[in-house]
Amino acid sequence: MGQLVLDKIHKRYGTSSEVIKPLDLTVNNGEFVVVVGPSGCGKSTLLRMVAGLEEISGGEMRIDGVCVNDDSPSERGIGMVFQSYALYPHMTVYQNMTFALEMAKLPVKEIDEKVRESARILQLEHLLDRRPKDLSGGQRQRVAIGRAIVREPSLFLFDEPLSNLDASLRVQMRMEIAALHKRINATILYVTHDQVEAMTLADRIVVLNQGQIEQVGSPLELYDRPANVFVAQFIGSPKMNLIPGVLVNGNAQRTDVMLENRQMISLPINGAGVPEGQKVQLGIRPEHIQITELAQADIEGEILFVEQMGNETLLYVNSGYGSEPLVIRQTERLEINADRRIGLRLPPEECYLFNSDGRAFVRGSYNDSFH
Ligand SMILES: Nc1ncnc2c1ncn2[C@@H]1O[C@H](COP(=O)(O)OP(=O)(O)OP(=O)(O)O)[C@@H](O)[C@H]1O
Repeated sequence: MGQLVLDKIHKRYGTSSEVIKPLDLTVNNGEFVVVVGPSGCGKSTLLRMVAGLEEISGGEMRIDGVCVNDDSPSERGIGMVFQSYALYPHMTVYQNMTFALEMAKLPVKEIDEKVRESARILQLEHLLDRRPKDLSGGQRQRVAIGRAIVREPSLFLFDEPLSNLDASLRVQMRMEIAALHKRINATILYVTHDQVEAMTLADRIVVLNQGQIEQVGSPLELYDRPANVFVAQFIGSPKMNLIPGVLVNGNAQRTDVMLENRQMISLPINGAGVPEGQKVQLGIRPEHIQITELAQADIEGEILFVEQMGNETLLYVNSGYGSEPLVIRQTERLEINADRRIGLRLPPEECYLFNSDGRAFVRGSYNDSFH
């Protein structure tokens, strides 16, 4: 068990405007749901409301069908793991892990069994006598997770648990959390601002922006079919390029867009019923822009700088259109210098289209209508 339902939950601090606007979300039993969004969008507030650490201003929260709005954090039976591991410094790893169970007055033998089993799962058995100061960051984080799992909660909350770790440890802990989820099959609500973490861990991702859900879907759904510009640019790194244009002709099969250099691009996107002359933004991911001869180019630009990543090359190109340089990712080493002019091709089948208020045109399907 461990289904979490948020039913029109909202939150206002004092007399401020709502930091979480009425929000509906169901996290199914055993599901791993990751909430992502920029700093200040309300991720921690949402998690703290679920944990019972922050009062809910309105709406209802249910765990396994039971309203828990008025339950204290301990009554909710939720396991929590935070960015600051919040371990007790004067206690050993073993004592850190037994503490909550002792408070719950479980029999000593049962406590010992549960702690040793959790320590085995998290490979902490050889560290049980150490104090937190004698552990690495990754080991501390594992103890924090261990302390949550000994209580065998059906629902876990993780608030940016890996953000204090260095890059390689983050990758390792990411794999460990994924393996742990498979193993204990708990329901997990996980908050991060790191979209790579979200893409690799989540069954479903919730993209939060200014206290509102922009889109919920599997990682690849969000990557392939973002509902709007915000999601398109938030999911994927480097982010999707945007090039301004004007819609000149739209029907059920194709949408013709004129870029600011008067180049026409005909996209296999349903643009029926969209008024001609509407301003649009053409979106294209860095890996889909092709370098070509100037004569065959859709647009051209000057290379501002080149980043050699070893297995790929990133080019930053000033095309003169849009507010930011275009980013181009080539999955090979390119011997190319800055200050050169290059031609760029925008393969129509890889392009996205967004209308003036940022909503995406339906992509890759001739039957869906504009939304
Ligand atoms: N106790 C508080 N009183 C008033 N406003 C608050 C309080 N806590 C948070 N806020 C405001 O609520 C909004 C959401 O904050 P929250 O910490 O939930 O964002 P976040 O998405 O977790 O950000 P970050 O990624 O930077 O941690 C912010 O505008 C923040 O300033």
